[in-house]
Amino acid sequence: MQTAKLLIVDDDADVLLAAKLLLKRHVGQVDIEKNPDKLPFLLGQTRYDAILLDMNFTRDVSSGKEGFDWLDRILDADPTTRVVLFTAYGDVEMAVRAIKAGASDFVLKPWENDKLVEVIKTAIEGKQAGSETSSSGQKGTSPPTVIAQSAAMRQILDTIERVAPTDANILLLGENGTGKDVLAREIHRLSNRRDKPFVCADLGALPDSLFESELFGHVKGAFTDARDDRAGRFEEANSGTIFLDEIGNVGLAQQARLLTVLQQRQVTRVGSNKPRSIDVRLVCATNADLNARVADRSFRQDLLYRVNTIELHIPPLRDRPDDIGPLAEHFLRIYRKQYNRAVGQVSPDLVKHLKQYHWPGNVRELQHAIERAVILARGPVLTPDDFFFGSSPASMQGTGGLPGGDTMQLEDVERRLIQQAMQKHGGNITDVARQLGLSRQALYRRMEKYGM
Ligand SMILES: Nc1ncnc2c1ncn2[C@@H]1O[C@H](COP(=O)(O)OP(=O)(O)OP(=O)(O)O)[C@@H](O)[C@H]1O
Repeated sequence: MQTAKLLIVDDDADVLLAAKLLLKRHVGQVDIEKNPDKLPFLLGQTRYDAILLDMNFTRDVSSGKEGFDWLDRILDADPTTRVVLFTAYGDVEMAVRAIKAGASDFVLKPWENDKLVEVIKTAIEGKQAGSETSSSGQKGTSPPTVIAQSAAMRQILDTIERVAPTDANILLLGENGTGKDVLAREIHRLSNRRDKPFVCADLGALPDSLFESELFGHVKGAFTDARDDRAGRFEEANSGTIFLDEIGNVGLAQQARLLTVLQQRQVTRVGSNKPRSIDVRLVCATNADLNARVADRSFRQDLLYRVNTIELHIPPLRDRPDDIGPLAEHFLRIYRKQYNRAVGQVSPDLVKHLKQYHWPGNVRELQHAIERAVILARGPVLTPDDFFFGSSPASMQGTGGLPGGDTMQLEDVERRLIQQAMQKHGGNITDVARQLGLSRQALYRRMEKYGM
């Protein structure tokens, strides 16, 4: 530690002085700076092992935006620098976001001396050992693993193993976040087309006006923005697998176009009259009840019969509690590596708690909850406290109205509204997004932000 260099940036002179007095007993060189605008100059002068950075400079007290900008600039200059954040109590959400964005750790103000020393030492040792910096939001690089401990999921995987090598069309049904996308990829991986493309089209996010050109392609000049010829998703997937996600969201006119393509196994690019043959394996998914849609005539029966040669119902996570422990362990392995955290296990007590919660966002919600808990964990074993900040899983199930009080922040309100809408719509992302006036992507971003 005597060769190590640390920079502390905070616009409060008292904080700078106190932190320096404490840390210079442990670290060879401790520089302090009150003005973050000097950071580029300082980084050009010295290669710091670690930087202790305040997130809330006075210019931008509440959002931490300035802190995020500086974090980016430090990591751009040297991605191996360890950045530890100073955050105020109540800013834990921001700290989680910052760690996802590449910071190594955070310390709450006012700090405990031992804790601050320990975090800075760990950061410097990590830098000197040359280990990877915490990821900047990249997901694990290993191929996706399907966790299936429950009898229901084992049976689904068993069916998939048997039907994957055939070319049968498969329809995956289940609530949002139950793993339909993962299973579609698994079907492709186990099929004879595994070395060919796997192409996903999210039909739920596709405006009607783009439907045809996105799926079937277009030729130059077909419409104002068509500056070049472009292949659509079906052509891209040729000889491989096409995964049509949220097929229940497609309007009747588009259903007719889709049906023609599937029957004829040909696509015609928008603006052209030359059909092209395609050879694709079709996997579709939806959280909608397609039989009910057929009954109320909003979904074509002939299209349903075309896509559901094999129909697989993925149960919601609350109906397969045996998967919860293994999934939690699986995500823990991924995130402790990604965030370089020494968290070893999920405690049996935590698994018990997790099983009591009803997981409206299913596996996706569990995944985000574990990610957040890993970031925030203060010990080697994840416990219910890391998880829910002391609120019991049962309280998370409450459907009550918004709590009053003037201490509530805008983000709390937003999170609560999403939770309520999720409960109302049984976790159906499309309906929740519609109720809240958001796109599905915007909703996912917010759910990610709130660890839902
Ligand atoms: N059985 C599983 N094993 C491992 N990871 C899983 C499993 N099921 C889901 N996941 C993970 O949970 C997250 C959500 O899964 P996925 O995107 O497949 O759900 P989905 O049903 O397609 O959701 P949506 O309906 O919202 O598109 C993904 O990150 C996925 O990797």
